[in-house]
Amino acid sequence: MNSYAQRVLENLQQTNGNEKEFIQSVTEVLASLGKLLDAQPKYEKNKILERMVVPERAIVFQIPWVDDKGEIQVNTGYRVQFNSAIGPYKGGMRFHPSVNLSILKFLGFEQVFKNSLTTLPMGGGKGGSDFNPKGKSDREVMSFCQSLMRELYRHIGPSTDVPAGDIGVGAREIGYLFGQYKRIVNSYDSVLTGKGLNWGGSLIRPEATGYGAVYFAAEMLKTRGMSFEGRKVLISGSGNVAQYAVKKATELGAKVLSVSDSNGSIIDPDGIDAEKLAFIQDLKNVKRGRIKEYAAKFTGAKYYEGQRPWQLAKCDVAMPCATQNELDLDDAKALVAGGCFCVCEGANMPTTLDATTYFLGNKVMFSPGKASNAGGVATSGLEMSQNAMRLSWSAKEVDEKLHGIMINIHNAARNAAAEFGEPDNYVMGANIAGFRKVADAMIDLGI
Ligand SMILES: NC(=O)C1=CN([C@@H]2O[C@H](COP(=O)(O)OP(=O)(O)OC[C@H]3O[C@@H](n4cnc5c(N)ncnc54)[C@H](OP(=O)(O)O)[C@@H]3O)[C@@H](O)[C@H]2O)C=CC1
Ligand SMILES: O=C(O)CCC(=O)C(=O)O
Repeated sequence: MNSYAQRVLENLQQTNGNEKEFIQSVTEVLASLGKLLDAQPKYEKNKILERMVVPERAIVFQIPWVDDKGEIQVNTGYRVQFNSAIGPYKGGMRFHPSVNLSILKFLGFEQVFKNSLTTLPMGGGKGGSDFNPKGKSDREVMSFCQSLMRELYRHIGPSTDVPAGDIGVGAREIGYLFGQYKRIVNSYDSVLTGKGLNWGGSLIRPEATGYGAVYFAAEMLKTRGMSFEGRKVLISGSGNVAQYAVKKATELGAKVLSVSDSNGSIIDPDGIDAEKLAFIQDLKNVKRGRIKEYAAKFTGAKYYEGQRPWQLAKCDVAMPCATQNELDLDDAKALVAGGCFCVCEGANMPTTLDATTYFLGNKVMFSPGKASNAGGVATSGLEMSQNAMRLSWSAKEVDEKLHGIMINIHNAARNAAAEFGEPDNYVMGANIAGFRKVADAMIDLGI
C-alpha cells in the first residue's frame, strides 16, 4: 500500500477500529489506489483521502411507532451523507436488525465510488434502521415508515439527498415513505427512487441491479471470448437483486443452479426456469415466505439449512447477491477448485478481503459490487431525470440506457486497470476510475 494511504488507514483504524465493515471497505479501496497516489501528489497535498473517509454528515435519530398490540416500539434510524462533490447524496435505505453505523458507513463509502462510475451526477449516501420487517403486518411497516419519515424529511430533497431501497426496503416501504414525505412537505418532489409506476417510478428500476450485474458479467466473459450460453451459475439471495439476476442470466442461456435466503440455500440441478422464478417471486415478494418451500414444490431440488451455495455445487460463474461477507476464503477455494472462472458481485461487499485476493491470485475474473451492481443506482438516476422532465421512458429505452451504462462502467474499470499495469484487475480499475472523478471535483470545489 502507498505510504500516504497506509497512514490514513492506520489513523482510521485508531479512531474507528470498532467499525469493522467500514474499515474493510476503506482498506480495499485504499489498497488499490497506490499507483495513482504515487503518480498524482495533488491528492495527498489536498488531503483528499482524509476527507473522503469521513462522512460529510451522519444523522442518527429515534423512530417510535405503535405495533398491532398497541405497544410502543422504538428503533434507531440513520442517514449517512457521505460525499456530495459530484451531486446530491444518493443511496438506499436498509431495514435489517444488523444495521449499525459501521455497516451504513461502509455502504455509503462504497456508494460514493459506485455513483461516480455510473457517470451520472450523484454523490454517495446510505441510510436505514435496525427495524426488522420480517413477521410485521403491513400496518406495522406503514407505522414504522411514517415515523421514520417524520424525522428524515427535513434532511432530504431532490437536490440534497435522494434515498431508495436496499435490503428490507422494496416497493411497499418506498410507497409508505413517499406518501408520508408528500403529506408533510405538500410537494411531489423526486425525493425517493424505486417508486411505483403510477406515482413517478421508472420502468426497469426493479430489474436494474440484477440485470445490470448480468450485463457486466457478460462483458467480462466477452473479454475471454465467452458468453452465458450453457454456463452453470450459482446465485445467492432470493430478493430483488437475485431474482432479476436469475431472470437475465437464464434469458442469456445460462443454467442457474441456486438461490438462498438467510436460513439456507436450494440447489436445483435442472436449473431455475421462468416458472420456478415466478414461484420464488410470489414466495418472497407477496407471501414473504422462506426459500426452503422451493424444494418442497419442485422435485429434484434440495434444500440445505444454514448453508450458502458456494460449496454445494460446481459452477462456471458465481454471483453473490445477498449481503456483505457472504463468500469467504474457504468458499473461494471451493469455487476455484470446482472450475469457477468468473465472480460477479451483485451485493455490496459480499466477498471477504482474503477471498477477493484469492480470486485475483487465481486469475478468476472478479468484479467488485461497486462496479457490477451499479445498474440499480444508475437507473435511479434515470428515474430522477424522467421525474425532472415530467415524462416516462419505455422499458426498452431504460433497458438500453442501463445496458449502455454497464458496458461503459466495465470499460472504464478495465481501462483504468490497464493504465496502471493490471488489465484484468477490476477491483483496482473500479476504485481508481470511481475515485479520480470525485477527488478531482473535491479539489475544484475547494475546502
Ligand atoms: N436493491 C438494489 O437496487 C440494490 C441492492 N444492492 C445490494 O444487493 C444485496 C441484496 O439486496 P436486495 O436484493 O435489494 O435485498 P432484498 O431484501 O430484496 O433481499 C436480500 C436477500 O439477501 C438475504 N439476506 C439478507 N441478509 C442476509 C444475511 N445476513 N445472510 C444471508 N442472507 C441474507 C435475504 O434473505 P431473507 O429473505 O431471509 O431476508 C434475501 O434473500 C445487498 O447487499 C444490497 O446492498 C446493491 C445495489 C442496488
Ligand atoms: O438506487 C439507489 O439510489 C440506491 C441503490 C443502492 O443502495 C446501492 O447501489 O447499493
